[in-house]
Amino acid sequence: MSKAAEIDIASVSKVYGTITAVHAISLKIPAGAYCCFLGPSGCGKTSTLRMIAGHETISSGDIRLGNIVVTDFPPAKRGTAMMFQSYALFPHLDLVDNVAFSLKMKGMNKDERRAKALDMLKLMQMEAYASRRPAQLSGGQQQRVALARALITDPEALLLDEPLSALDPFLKIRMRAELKRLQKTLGITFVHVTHSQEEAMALADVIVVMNDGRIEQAATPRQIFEHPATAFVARFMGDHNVLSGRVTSNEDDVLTMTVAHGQSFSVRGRGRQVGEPVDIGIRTDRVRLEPAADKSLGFNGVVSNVEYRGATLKITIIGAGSDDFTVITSNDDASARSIAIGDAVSLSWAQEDVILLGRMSA
Ligand SMILES: Nc1ncnc2c1ncn2[C@@H]1O[C@H](COP(=O)(O)OP(=O)(O)OP(=O)(O)O)[C@@H](O)[C@H]1O
Repeated sequence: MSKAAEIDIASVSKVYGTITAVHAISLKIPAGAYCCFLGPSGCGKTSTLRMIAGHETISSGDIRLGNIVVTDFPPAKRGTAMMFQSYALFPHLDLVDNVAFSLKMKGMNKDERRAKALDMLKLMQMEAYASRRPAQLSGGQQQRVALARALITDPEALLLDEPLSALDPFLKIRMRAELKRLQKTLGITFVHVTHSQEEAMALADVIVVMNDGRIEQAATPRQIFEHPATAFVARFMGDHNVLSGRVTSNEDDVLTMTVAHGQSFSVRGRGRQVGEPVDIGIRTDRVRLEPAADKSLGFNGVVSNVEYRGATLKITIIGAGSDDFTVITSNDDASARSIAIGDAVSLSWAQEDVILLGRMSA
């Protein structure tokens, strides 16, 4: 296998007619990293992946793979390989010929390319199926063949567009583990597009959260979850409450914000102007069901829903201008277990658990 390459995306945009799908994004994906592009439908993640692959032209900006600017290179000359969502296997060819196809295009002789294809099928633990056609395989097996076919070109980076979306939930989790193991074994850069937070958290060294053609945050899963940069990231990753209001004071590193119906909350942070809009995040598992000693670190609300989730309870509360403020608490907590819809509850949290969220500039 060849060495992994850093992918450097420098101020890259994608314009389709009147639609700007990707707005001058810049990002360096370290060599050998497992990178997941994550975001809602239409945020520009597939366009970005296809521009890295060379399947889509770059409207402006440059993409570099290792030291080489590949912006104007055709896909086969970039040192990348792409695995498509549909796997795109040839139905009339057996697995060996499917995997060997790109080597045939390169003019490699039959014995040599079939030997290489068989080696690749072995790596995927698919050699026992070598003479079958794709239709005679399960979804997970087809995916392994598609991976073998992408990897036979010895790429520096493997690009995967929603690779797990066609699989059932059990197989999805198994293949997820296999992808991660394969990436560690090969040591090459993987770039994987997904709309699943769970998938990105499980796989990625670096998660790139996209929204509306822009990068909201690019960081490790832990950083993204524990320190979401923006209200969008906090909401999209889930397990965070976001309260929105306006700054009423910002002194000595503590900012006070007031939500629409008048309640005030404090958060550590500086550099915001009085009157400007602001969002704070509070993790759902850090909210306590007890009155706040400091009124700016909690509120009183009314329970609108209680969900039993096995080890935990999910309690939804109306208050502080929110109608779905969420508390996740242990189901071992007897007082939490007695909470019912319609109950008045007092909530509180520690100052260190409040996150001052940023806003993207358009
Ligand atoms: N060939 C095209 N022509 C015109 N507009 C396009 C084209 N491809 C994508 N778009 C638009 O560009 C935007 C970004 O699309 P893209 O496929 O990159 O998003 P995505 O985040 O991958 O979404 P999904 O998860 O639904 O695949 C969308 O508004 C989409 O409608």
